[in-house]
Amino acid sequence: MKEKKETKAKTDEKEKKKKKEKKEKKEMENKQITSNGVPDSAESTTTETNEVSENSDKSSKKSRKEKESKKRRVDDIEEAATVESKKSKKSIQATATSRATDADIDKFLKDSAITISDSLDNDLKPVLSFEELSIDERVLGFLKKYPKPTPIQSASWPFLLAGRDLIGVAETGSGKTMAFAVPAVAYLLPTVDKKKMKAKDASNISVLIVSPTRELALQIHENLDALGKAVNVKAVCVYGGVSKDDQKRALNGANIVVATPGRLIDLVNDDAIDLKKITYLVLDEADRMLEKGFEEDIKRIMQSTDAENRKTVMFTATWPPSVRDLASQFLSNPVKVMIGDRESELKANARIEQVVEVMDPRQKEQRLLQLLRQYQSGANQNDKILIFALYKKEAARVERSLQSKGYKIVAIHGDLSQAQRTSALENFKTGACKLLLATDVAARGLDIPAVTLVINLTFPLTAEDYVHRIGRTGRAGQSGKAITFFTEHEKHLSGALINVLRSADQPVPEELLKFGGHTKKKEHSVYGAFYKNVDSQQKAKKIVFD
Ligand SMILES: Nc1ncnc2c1ncn2[C@@H]1O[C@H](COP(=O)(O)OP(=O)(O)OP(=O)(O)O)[C@@H](O)[C@H]1O
Repeated sequence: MKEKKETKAKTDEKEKKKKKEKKEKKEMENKQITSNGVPDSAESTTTETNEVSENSDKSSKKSRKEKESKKRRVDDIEEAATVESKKSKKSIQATATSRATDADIDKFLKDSAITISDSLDNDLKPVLSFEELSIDERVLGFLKKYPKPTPIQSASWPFLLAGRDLIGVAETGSGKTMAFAVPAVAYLLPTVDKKKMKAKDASNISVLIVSPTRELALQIHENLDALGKAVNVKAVCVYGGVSKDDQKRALNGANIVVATPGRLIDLVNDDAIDLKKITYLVLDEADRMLEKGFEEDIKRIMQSTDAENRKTVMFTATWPPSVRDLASQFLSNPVKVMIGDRESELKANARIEQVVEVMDPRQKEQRLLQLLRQYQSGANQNDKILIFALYKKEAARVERSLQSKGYKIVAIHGDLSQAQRTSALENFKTGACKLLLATDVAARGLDIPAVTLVINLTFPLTAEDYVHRIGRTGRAGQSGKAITFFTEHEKHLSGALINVLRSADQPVPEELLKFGGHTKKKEHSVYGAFYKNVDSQQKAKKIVFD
């Protein structure tokens, strides 16, 4: 009993600390945004602090009095923060409580290579089965199609359902969408159950999921729509390239918005959507969202929400150091759940066989034709193959060239209309067309059933993009294969590629080693930078997936 009280006091203390830090972070976030030209809503707090410090120069008596009064004020704020934090947990109508023994948990953490880092030391254990979730029966019914939670779901649900901010890093195809979708619905259930919603406006939106591409936004929406329908929650997708009016109408009565950043900001500017009530915000493909091309948009979006009431969650398969500082500005005491062995290392899904062919750039198209003949014949003739090009012009040219040789192929790249992109993806997903040619717009997140082979015709700009591209195969416990053409034009990335291959126990071709083991810094105005030294002594280590 005494022990319980102490734990409770410790938890209250941590909650106070957490709230205080969140307040400071919000001030920082607002300051940061102000310096970028967006209005500052934290001005009054800053002025107040300045006044206190000026007054401290006056007589010691007065100073003591003020210190006491300030302390009282801080205590009051902390007291309120604790109550508020409890309120916020109360509004999540679900918990995830592990029932496994300590020994089983330890084994699970070790076997699945899970690392949980939590500055608040909450020590919430992973749930090993769906039965350990105390959540609406309809959600459990929805999850029945899966045998058990994947490691990222097991480890992150207890924290997310306890109302914590979280960074989740797990390999491609490991079920991260459901890892954030189930808690999203749990955040909404109390509102929906009380039937307090007004049907005719967009004031119910309290969950926001931001994705870097239209196709991925649509896919996340599809998942949330299916789950949401089971519990009477409405999810809407807003993205560029299609009519704004239809989307504005769809926002009426919505609870969840899945969005690409540009269109979301557009709708906020049009007053079609108010983000102040967002309580649960997810950045999917978080490292991409925090890179240069999206950084300003994300700051704008964060600033449109109420940071005090916002739980912020980030998921990704790659977490380069270059985005971590920016991420920390939006998160409050986040728990970090990492699946895989080493924090610093870029990891590919270990069930993907990776083949790298070093060649002269002029050999690429000939070799592609050979591979297509090989992989689309006999037993393999129904294989779905995804080919990645780097630039849209290259994609268009290769698409035309393959069509002229009689191949049935569809494409996704930035020069195509949204309707063409959507129809191409649909044809590839259903298997109506077995070849898809894409730029990196399709590299992240897309969950296309039964892609057996990924061919990298031209290596991407970063090793992270390579990991995401090949991750379109070998999903949800399946195996897959990736064949990558590597030429001297990409030699500055050889070191990073060698590390990825080694860390997944894959062979490193001699010709690749000849490019040397050092990765030079490569900057790109949109894609950001990647920098890594290769340790040639580094031993390959297998990634264990449940
Ligand atoms: N518990 C589970 N058991 C088995 N399969 C699952 C489970 N949860 C999700 N899946 C399936 O796993 C596949 C991959 O999931 P998802 O698309 O969420 O991966 P991801 O980790 O987000 O990948 P990426 O990093 O490429 O975005 C999906 O088809 C999904 O339906």
